[in-house]
Amino acid sequence: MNEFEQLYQTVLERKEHPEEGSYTSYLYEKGLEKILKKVGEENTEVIIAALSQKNEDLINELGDLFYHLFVLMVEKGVTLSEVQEELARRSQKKHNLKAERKPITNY
Ligand SMILES: N=c1c2ncn([C@@H]3O[C@H](COP(=O)(O)OP(=O)(O)OP(=O)(O)O)[C@@H](O)[C@H]3O)c2ncn1[C@@H]1O[C@H](COP(=O)(O)O)[C@@H](O)[C@H]1O
Repeated sequence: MNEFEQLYQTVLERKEHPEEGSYTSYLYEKGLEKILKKVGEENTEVIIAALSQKNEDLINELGDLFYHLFVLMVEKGVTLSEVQEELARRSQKKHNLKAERKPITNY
């Protein structure tokens, strides 16, 4: 099991078995809106870190974002395998850049 799978598993276990003092359990208890708020915040922090800080800070913020995304996935009943399958499906297709659109001449 790699670190991503391990983290997803931990976050899933917190959903099935809430624990005292667990931040993950606290997020589930607060509900979807709180989780979405955290995803939004962490997303913004990733952007700020990418623009203005060292890669060390960016890596730290990416860790926070992945964690909160996994909490969101568990809350919504989305598995890591489902996302992996979607990525595998996409990887079958290469050269995804859309050809330049024709200019609209007929208004
Ligand atoms: N990866 C993380 C992780 N990343 C960030 N955080 C927590 O996310 C919180 C975000 O901090 P903020 O300052 O943004 O938020 P806050 O002010 O503490 O609280 P709120 O704004 O959310 O109310 C901090 O308390 C961090 O500790 C995490 N908490 C848990 N994990 C993983 O989840 C596992 C289980 O943790 P528990 O559920 O706490 O046992 C851990 O072993 C880790 O692997």
